[in-house]
Amino acid sequence: MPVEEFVAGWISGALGLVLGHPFDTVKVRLQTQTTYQGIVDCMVKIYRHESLLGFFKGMSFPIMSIAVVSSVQFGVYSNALMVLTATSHQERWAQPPSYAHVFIAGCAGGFLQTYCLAPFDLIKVRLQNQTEPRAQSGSPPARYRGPVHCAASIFQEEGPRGLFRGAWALMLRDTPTMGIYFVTYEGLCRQYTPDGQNPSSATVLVAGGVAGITSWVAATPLDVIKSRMQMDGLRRRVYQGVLDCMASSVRQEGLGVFFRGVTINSARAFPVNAVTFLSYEYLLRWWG
Ligand SMILES: C[N+](C)(C)CCCC[C@H](N)C(=O)O
Repeated sequence: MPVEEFVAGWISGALGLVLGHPFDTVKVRLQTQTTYQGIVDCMVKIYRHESLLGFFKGMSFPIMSIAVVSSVQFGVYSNALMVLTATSHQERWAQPPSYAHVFIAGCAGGFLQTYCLAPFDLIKVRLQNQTEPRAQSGSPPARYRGPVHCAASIFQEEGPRGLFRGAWALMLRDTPTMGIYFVTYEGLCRQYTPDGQNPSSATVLVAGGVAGITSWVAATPLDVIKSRMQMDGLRRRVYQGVLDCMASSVRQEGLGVFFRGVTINSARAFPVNAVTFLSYEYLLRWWG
């Protein structure tokens, strides 16, 4: 099994993650809290109350877990394609796989990635939603002191299954949209690359960026539900399950609720996924 695919996925995912985290914090807050008027209001408030550090809350765990999450995403995708089409990554531009195979391999990557991602994503969302400024004398302390304390508290207060809160919504979000992600990327690369050649850097950047936006727009409705389920259980349980969370969110806020955070998420998705794919392609070419 080609290990390079996993390592390239890890490095590329980490680069994208750091670049996109400040946008991600704004997105999560807009999806789960009602105190902000919009993107600019949310950014200004975070900066005023929590300084620049506020934007980087909840980043340390994702940085550690990205090794597993991103390498599973790309590694499973690429190895699934190899099984389906009997071509390695290097041969793939010369003998392009069918879009059905790309989609299935993408879904497989998305599905398996969910299991690694769920607990880390939960902790990220809980920490991103803490609005207290960093420990200052006098101000009330935040509920969670950091990622390890957060994980331990969830385990104690909500049980081991509590660590997988929102995992079902996450799986429903990522399985099909990871298929969309890779199909968009492949489709755009082929469109702008002469047959049999490697795509240029500009093509990879644009195709990666657009794949990020397209898949995230499709993923946003379930992303909102996922974030809400993850915050549920912190105080009083409000939602019975995914469907109940959807129904009660729509009842209270209208259909627009499914697109909360979509603008900031798209602004984040372009650079994050452009850089991720560029780094992924270059690392594999370099090692190949
Ligand atoms: C989840 N969904 C399949 C829509 C997009 C996947 C893109 C993954 C990338 N690391 C990012 O954070 O943007």
